[in-house]
Parts: sequence; structure tokens; C-alpha cells
Amino acid sequence: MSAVRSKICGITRIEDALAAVEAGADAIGFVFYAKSPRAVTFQQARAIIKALPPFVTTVGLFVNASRCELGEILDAVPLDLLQFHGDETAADCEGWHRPYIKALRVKAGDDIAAACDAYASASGILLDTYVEGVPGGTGEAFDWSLIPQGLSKPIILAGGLTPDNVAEAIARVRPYAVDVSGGVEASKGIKDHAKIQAFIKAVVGA
Ligand SMILES: O=C(O)c1ccccc1NCC(=O)[C@H](O)[C@H](O)COP(=O)(O)O
Repeated sequence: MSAVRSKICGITRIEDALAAVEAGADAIGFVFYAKSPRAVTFQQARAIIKALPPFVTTVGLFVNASRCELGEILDAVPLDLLQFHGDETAADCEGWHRPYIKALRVKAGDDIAAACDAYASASGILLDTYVEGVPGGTGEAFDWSLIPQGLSKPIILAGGLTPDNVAEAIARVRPYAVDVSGGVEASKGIKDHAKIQAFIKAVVGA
């Protein structure tokens, strides 16, 4: 099995981005959703991305952003990949001249396979925890046994992952990648570098 890739999300500081890269993260995520305590401005994201070495994927996260807002951000910030966390249709996610991943918030009874098929143009599907009224970054894990085998898209597993549970998550789900925010933080939006290192070490060793 190829190495499981990792994304550290909710990055707000240059030092945290560099710590994630140093630890071996493949991607870093920037939250462009004002209600999140991890939200960044254009200027913050630009400064962080400017400080990155090569070969690190930059991911922008959106929740039902308007086309105007999305266009302004994409004009200002060099993002490699888009991640949509709201009610966006496939049509809403397409046409931005960038690959995208669609986040699905999982709860019992969801038809995950059908949802994956509905986003045929996505480069991947991020499976996250459903919490009423919270689009993402819950810090809570969901029941991984709800994930069917043989889904039609590369799966990025998210939701309440930590250095202590990510190896089990990988063993049980066999995702293409894993994604974490709260599980590697000292406080909302402030990453704990030791936790990042421990998380990536656990991913590599899984
Ligand atoms: O992180 C946020 O605050 C956030 C807010 C609104 C939409 C998405 C958000 N995060 C998206 C992510 O990809 C998170 O890494 C993912 O939801 C997992 O978060 P966590 O459970 O804290 O690891």
C-alpha cells in the first residue's frame, strides 16, 4: 500500500506551517470561513504561502462562499487545491481552474457512495464528522465503520484524528490521506509542533 498522505489544516502562522512541512506533511489548509476561530485573511495566507519551500500543496477551505468572494480569494492567494465544506454542488466546485475536494459530514444512514458519485469531478472526497450546525473542525471522530469499501474517489479521512488514534484509523479505513486540525493544536488555530510531529510519525508508521 502506498504511503498515506497527510494534511495539517487550520494553519494561521508561518511557524506552524513550517513545523508541519518539517514534520513531513504533504499539504496545509487555510480556512476562509469567517466564523471559524482558525480563519485567515488573504494577507495572512499569502505571507504563509510565500514562506513555504516547494512541493507542499496549499489548500483553501470554503463554506458556501459566494462566487464573488471565492474569485477574490483565488485572485489574491496562490492555492493549489480547493476544499468545499458546505452545501456546494459539483457545479459550484467546478470552473475555478483548480482541482477540488468535497467534504462530506458523515452520520448514520448517509449514502456515502452516492455522495461520492455526485462529485464525479472531485479529485477526492474528505469524510468528516457531522455535528449539527458545525461545518468542520469539530475535533470529534465519527464511526469509521460507516465508511463502505470500494468508494469511487480517493478518501481523505478527517474528524477528531489525533496522534493517538490515527494509526488505528488508517488500519481500519485505509484512506488515501488523513487530515487533522484540532488534534494537533495547543489552542484553536495555534498548532502544537510536538503534536504535529507525533501525528505525522504515527501516519508514517501506520
Ligand atoms: O477547522 C475549522 O475550523 C473549519 C471550519 C469550517 C469548515 C471547515 C473547517 N475545517 C476543515 C478541515 O479540513 C478540518 O481539518 C477537519 O474538519 C477536521 O477537523 P478536526 O476534527 O479538528 O481535526
